[in-house]
Amino acid sequence: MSCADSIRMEKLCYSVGGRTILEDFDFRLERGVNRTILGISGAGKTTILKLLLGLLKPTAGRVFIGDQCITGLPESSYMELRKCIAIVFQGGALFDSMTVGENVGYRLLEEGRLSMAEIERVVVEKLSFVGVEQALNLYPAELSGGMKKRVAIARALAADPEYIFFDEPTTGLDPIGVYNIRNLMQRLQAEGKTTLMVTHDLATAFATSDRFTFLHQARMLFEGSEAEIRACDIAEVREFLEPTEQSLFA
Ligand SMILES: Nc1ncnc2c1ncn2[C@@H]1O[C@H](COP(=O)(O)OP(=O)(O)OP(=O)(O)O)[C@@H](O)[C@H]1O
Repeated sequence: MSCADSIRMEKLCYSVGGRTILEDFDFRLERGVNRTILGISGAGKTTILKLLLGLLKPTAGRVFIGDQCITGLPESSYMELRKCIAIVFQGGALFDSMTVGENVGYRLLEEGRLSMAEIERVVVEKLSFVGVEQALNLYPAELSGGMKKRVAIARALAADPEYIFFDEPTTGLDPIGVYNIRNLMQRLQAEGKTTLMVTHDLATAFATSDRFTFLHQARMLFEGSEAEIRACDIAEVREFLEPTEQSLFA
């Protein structure tokens, strides 16, 4: 599969429940440039991931995967284009009725390209990569939160995507769990994968990202490198990075 050199939004607007979440929003994720989207709770960060994946339809504007505009395409067409992207949802979104192995192999089985033996090989390889191969025959209910997240990453990797979206991957984990996820992201990046993360965990964001986007009131308030965001003097960005008493109950 040829790989898109970028995924982007052009002049995108999105409203839901009478509220404008994004307005004239331009955003670009370039291959090889790992990015984190920051912003207060409810700002619309997860919504951006879902719009880029085509899971939500914009009110106006367009989404591109490479040169191809996916907005308005029939599902069968954009599903093919979207194969270069995988997402790890916040809670893992594993199927409770399937074993870990079945969860990881599910998409490959649906595609029908590989034999059962090949799918089993991929499943074991991906579970080993994330360090939970011992959980192959367990059900999600039998796993800790950290193991669930790692299985969700193994599932995302099964189809060999170029871009991996992470929605708050470290939320709810203990420091060792956070370290594991951070380390996994860095290993994926070393293998050439491009990551796009939404998080409130600044330490993980700074450890795994080249560029930062700060979302505020439906617009991009800041875009830049770690050095630039640390030096940024926009009040909302400063307040987010270093909350003060003034932010109490704001
Ligand atoms: N189906 C819906 N109906 C009404 N409002 C919605 C719907 N889906 C999302 N929203 C609202 O859209 C806004 C953006 O949600 P989103 O999950 O993208 O925010 P977020 O920045 O990722 O937040 P958090 O950091 O808390 O995860 C929120 O205010 C949310 O309440």
